[in-house]
Amino acid sequence: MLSVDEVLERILAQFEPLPPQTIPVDLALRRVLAKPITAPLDLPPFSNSSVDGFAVRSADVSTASPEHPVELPVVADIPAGVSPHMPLPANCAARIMTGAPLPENADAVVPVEHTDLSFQSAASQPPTTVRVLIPVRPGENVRPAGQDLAKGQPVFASGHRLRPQDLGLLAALGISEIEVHDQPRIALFSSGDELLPPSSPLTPGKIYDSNRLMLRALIDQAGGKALDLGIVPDALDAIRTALDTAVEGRADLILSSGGVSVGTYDHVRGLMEQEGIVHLWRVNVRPGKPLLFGKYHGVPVLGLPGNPVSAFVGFLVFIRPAIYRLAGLPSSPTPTVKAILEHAVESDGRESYLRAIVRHETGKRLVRLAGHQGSGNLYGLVQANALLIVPAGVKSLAKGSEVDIWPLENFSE
Ligand SMILES: Nc1nc2c(c(=O)[nH]1)N[C@H]1C(S)=C(S)[C@@H](COP(=O)(O)OP(=O)(O)OC[C@H]3O[C@@H](n4cnc5c(N)ncnc54)[C@H](O)[C@@H]3O)O[C@H]1N2
Ligand code: MOO
Repeated sequence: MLSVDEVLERILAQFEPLPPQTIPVDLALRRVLAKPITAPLDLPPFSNSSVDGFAVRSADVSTASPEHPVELPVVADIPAGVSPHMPLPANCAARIMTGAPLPENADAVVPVEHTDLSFQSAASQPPTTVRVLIPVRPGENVRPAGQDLAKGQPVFASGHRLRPQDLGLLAALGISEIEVHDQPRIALFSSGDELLPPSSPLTPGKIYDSNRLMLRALIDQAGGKALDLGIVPDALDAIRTALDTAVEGRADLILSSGGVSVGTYDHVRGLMEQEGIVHLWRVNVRPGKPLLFGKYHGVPVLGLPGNPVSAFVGFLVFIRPAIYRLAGLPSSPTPTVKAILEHAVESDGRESYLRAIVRHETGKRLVRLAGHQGSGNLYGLVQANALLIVPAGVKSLAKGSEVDIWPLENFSE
């Protein structure tokens, strides 16, 4: 049977990064840059105060102390958002607020707490004089222009996926539109006559469709856009209609769950064999063995097994890397972390991704299995904070062995 690495390589060979498009930064969360970005301006754009206080020439207040304060006339008031209209004369002070531009010739700011005016009300008129109680060093409480970023400095490489803090920085740089790769469109359906949406009453023999909601969320997290085609019954016509709808909807990838094993009603595989192309079927992985990969009318189709944990693991191992490739992210293996096994673990020789709980004790990262490992049982997955990887060919791991784990979303160091 094909190995995980072989299958992943064969899947990825069929995907290319999507072409670039220009979009407003407001819509750019999780999108991947198609071009590098350099700073079009200094950040901060001008020297400004990091405190509320009095801008001074530091030399003028070098002798200040609580016993012998230095008294200076206050010749200007500089709130944030204005441009100071004159240079600071010698032996004078300007009242200044956090973020306001430093007047020319001032080189430091005395915080209001270090003056005799520390208990002023916020809205008060500027005082005529201020007594400085503590000296300031040159540059103290000043954020010079370009301290954070200098104009022309590289900020993001192409292939970078934008996070909330990145959007903040782009906005700070006055960048309102950027070039990103097109967002991967992933058509998604659940296959099976037994499936009901969670909004309907449960009737005998039926179960709720858990995979679609879970996979939609995983697609979203991976940076794709899901085209949800709903629950598709176990009938060739219905599956054909779903695949046709996905092709018409310009899906970059069609993702299904269920109907890919050896059952009489496993029609997703049946239809792909008759009317599509099957590149590969079945992987030496647990859970998730009956994965199917093929093409329907030129569109890649990835059929995940129906068991919910198989679908989840299959998504992380095979589908997420394909979405990342489409989205324009550079390929890199999912990062693993080492941990010490708290008890012996048996395996069946397939490359296994077992639900596990990692905890820390006396400086060691320890891992044990979470709940029941049946691939239909989602609760163990909900309790898990990591997947424990048992390599292919390994039938048992002894207590105390060092193992690789994949942290899940709720993993914390
Ligand atoms: N004789 C064999 N039987 C099975 C084999 C095998 O090699 N020989 N493989 C098993 C493995 S491993 C898996 S995994 C499953 C995968 O089967 P399918 O992909 O064909 O999936 P279904 O048969 O449609 O469903 C399996 C299971 O999952 C439930 N299911 C399906 N869809 C959903 C959904 N959207 N939400 C929640 N649960 C779902 C379904 O009711 C079944 O219980 O095949 C084994 N059998
Ligand atoms: O591969 Mo199945 O996913 O072992 O349950």
